[in-house]
Amino acid sequence: MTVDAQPVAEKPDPAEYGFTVVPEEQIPAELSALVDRVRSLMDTAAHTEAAPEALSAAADAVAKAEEMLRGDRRPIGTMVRSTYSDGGTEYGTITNGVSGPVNPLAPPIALDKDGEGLRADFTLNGLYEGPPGLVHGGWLAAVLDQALGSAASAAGMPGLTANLDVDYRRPTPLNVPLEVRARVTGTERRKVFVSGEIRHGGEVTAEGTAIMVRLELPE
Ligand SMILES: CCCCC/C=C\C/C=C\C/C=C\C/C=C\CCCC(=O)SCCNC(=O)CCNC(=O)[C@H](O)C(C)(C)COP(=O)(O)OP(=O)(O)OC[C@H]1O[C@@H](n2cnc3c(N)ncnc32)[C@H](O)[C@@H]1OP(=O)(O)O
Repeated sequence: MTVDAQPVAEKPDPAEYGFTVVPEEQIPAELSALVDRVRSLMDTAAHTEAAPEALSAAADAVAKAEEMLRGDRRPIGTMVRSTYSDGGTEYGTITNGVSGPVNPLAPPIALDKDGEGLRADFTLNGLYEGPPGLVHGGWLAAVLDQALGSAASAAGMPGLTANLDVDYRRPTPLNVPLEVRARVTGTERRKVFVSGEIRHGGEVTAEGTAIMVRLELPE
């Protein structure tokens, strides 16, 4: 007998499988401020045309800052527990490349429940550039992958992406408000079918579908 993927009332707590889980509200405000500062630094470094002496001095200052932080390193695989506005719990890696709250590389994108699924407002700056003035298609795929995977998880069916299809409908500009939406469209055994879109000014610039395969957890 096969059984279609069904939402679970209670998501598996990664702590029960040996993962370290940090409640999002326990991330120190000082760490969040540092991560924001580094994000800004990356954008500045990527675009600066400062003189060589200023560049060298800045590199030294950054090296000193890095030295101050190097000692205590959080292990890879650490997870964060967050709460949707409807009170639902979500887990993800704390350094997730799209939505990890302590990852300076992540835009970041904070998805929340909205009607049929999840949505978020976000902006991608010049760090995510592909064609001139436009967002790199790989980053749009990453944003969709995250939103689609999170939609499955938010519906009580966390899993891994087995397949992701993306259609790029219009160029997506940098530095403008964007919106991503995602929802579950069906299930078949362990497969969870999801779809989603990225919009700018109400127009779809990229859309995608994915198959998430539900995690098989040890009893
Ligand atoms: C341990 C406790 C942790 C608890 C954590 C709790 C929550 C956290 C979990 C999720 C996090 C929440 C939010 C979402 C976050 C992130 C979103 C980004 C997601 C990613 O960034 S994720 C990274 C990229 N992702 C991978 O790294 C996957 C590599 N891959 C594999 O690990 C295997 O490949 C796997 C597991 C996918 C399947 O392997 P498997 O052995 O378990 O299952 P199997 O092969 O039997 O497939 C079962 C059914 O899927 C069909 N199927 C398989 N592959 C297909 C394909 N490509 N196209 C079409 N259908 C496909 C089969 O045809 C069969 O279908 P059918 O039932 O009809 O026969």
